[in-house]
Amino acid sequence: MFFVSIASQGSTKLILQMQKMALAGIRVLEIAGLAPAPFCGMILADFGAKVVKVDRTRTSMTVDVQARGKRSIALNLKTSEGATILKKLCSQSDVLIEPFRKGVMEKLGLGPEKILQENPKLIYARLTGFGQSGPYAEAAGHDINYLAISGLLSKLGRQGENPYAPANLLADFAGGGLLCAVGIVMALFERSRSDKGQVIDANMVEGAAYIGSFLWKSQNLGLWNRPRGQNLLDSGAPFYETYKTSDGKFMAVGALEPQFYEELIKGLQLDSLKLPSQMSFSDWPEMKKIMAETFSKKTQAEWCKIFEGTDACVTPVLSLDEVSSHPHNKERGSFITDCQGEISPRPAPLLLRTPATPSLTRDPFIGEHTESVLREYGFSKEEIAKFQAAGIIECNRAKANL
Ligand SMILES: C[C@H](CCC[C@@H](C)[C@H]1CC[C@H]2[C@@H]3[C@H](O)C[C@@H]4C[C@H](O)CC[C@]4(C)[C@H]3C[C@H](O)[C@]12C)C(=O)SCCNC(=O)CCNC(=O)[C@H](O)C(C)(C)COP(=O)(O)OP(=O)(O)OC[C@H]1O[C@@H](n2cnc3c(N)ncnc32)[C@H](O)[C@@H]1OP(=O)(O)O
Repeated sequence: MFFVSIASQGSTKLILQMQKMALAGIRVLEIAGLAPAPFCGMILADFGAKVVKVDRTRTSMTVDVQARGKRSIALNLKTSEGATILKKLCSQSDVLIEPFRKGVMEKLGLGPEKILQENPKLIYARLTGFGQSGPYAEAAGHDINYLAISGLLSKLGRQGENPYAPANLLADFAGGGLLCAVGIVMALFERSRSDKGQVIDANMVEGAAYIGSFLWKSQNLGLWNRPRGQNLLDSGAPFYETYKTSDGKFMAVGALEPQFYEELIKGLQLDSLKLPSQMSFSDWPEMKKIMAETFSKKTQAEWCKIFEGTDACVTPVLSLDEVSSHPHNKERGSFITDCQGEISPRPAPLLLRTPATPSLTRDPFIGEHTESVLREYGFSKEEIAKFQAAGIIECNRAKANL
């Protein structure tokens, strides 16, 4: 983001000042992976880091939808020259993110011992499912498996139904990509004192479990001691639920505290004297029926009008198409539109003095920046031509010009 400031000291001077984002100047290498590592890299890029994605060669189509603000190089790491190129990139970078299961980087000769020897200041972030040790370390897996081993999955789902994974949000993105980014930022902060890098063993089992700390820590409060789907916050309580409206949409109700619950009952025009007390567990199923019946009688818009300006903790369940035009989100600019008209969430949190300024241009093609990145890291034109001829790298300039 550029600011123009005008200083008058006899004559008017125009000073173009580049605003520094939080991670400006940090150089990140992200080896292309499935979902969590790309998210981690995107967070760093959104907040100003220069992120280079290391893609495979001979891959024309990318399924990476989280390449915002990154550059892409296509490099065959299975050749010794390719591995040497990566080592040289690492020697001039601050962070490496690798998304493979245990042992893959070592097989390529790119394990942390070797890489950190050459650049002891590097933050070497390993983002796996099961971590770098333990019987599952080398096993394949996906979000649902990590969530299962973390213990969280056993708690998720409605009464009488099988455990249910909420898309791949919890392990892949919250426990994986996001916590890996937090680890990287903490390691960078620590490096500013010690002048030393370190290895990060970020993994989705422990990450998801950590995200769920509240579940463990709140067990003594009696919040989770009933079977799945019958507790206060897991769809057991009638006042913490979603309800269908007459137009097939939904309202979300989160009226936990008694004073907010009272407002909910008022808005629903129910007679509190004829209802059981809020915390009568045995009456919850019946209360749910009453509330479901009541919500089904009006449209979502009608309920929004009724609850607007109240503390009943009742909100519409918005679709992805609706969120950016909702008055609250609209006023705050919570969603951004890129140059291709695609809407996505604005990076969070909002750092008020140095906010993230996400790229609004299209994502890179695979290998679009191979040449420019390698030049930037000190490779000569001749070396690049040689690597290209040998199939060690790919420079996809033609596509870049489309
Ligand atoms: C639930 C989510 C996953 C959501 C992702 C989905 C969106 C996509 C998953 C499958 C996709 C579909 C599929 O690909 C088929 C179609 C393809 C088409 O092009 C598009 C449509 C598709 C239908 C496509 C659509 C979608 O994209 C999908 C449905 C998750 O949970 S993600 C989290 C996964 N877990 C982790 O990330 C934890 C750590 N990683 C791992 O455990 C493993 O990486 C993993 C994920 C189990 C994959 O195992 P895999 O054996 O494939 O890989 P690795 O063991 O890690 O080894 C990688 C090998 O590749 C070599 N290599 C890597 N880079 C290079 C390079 N630049 N040059 C040369 N070689 C390279 C590396 O050396 C390894 O080689 P070896 O095997 O010989 O050691």
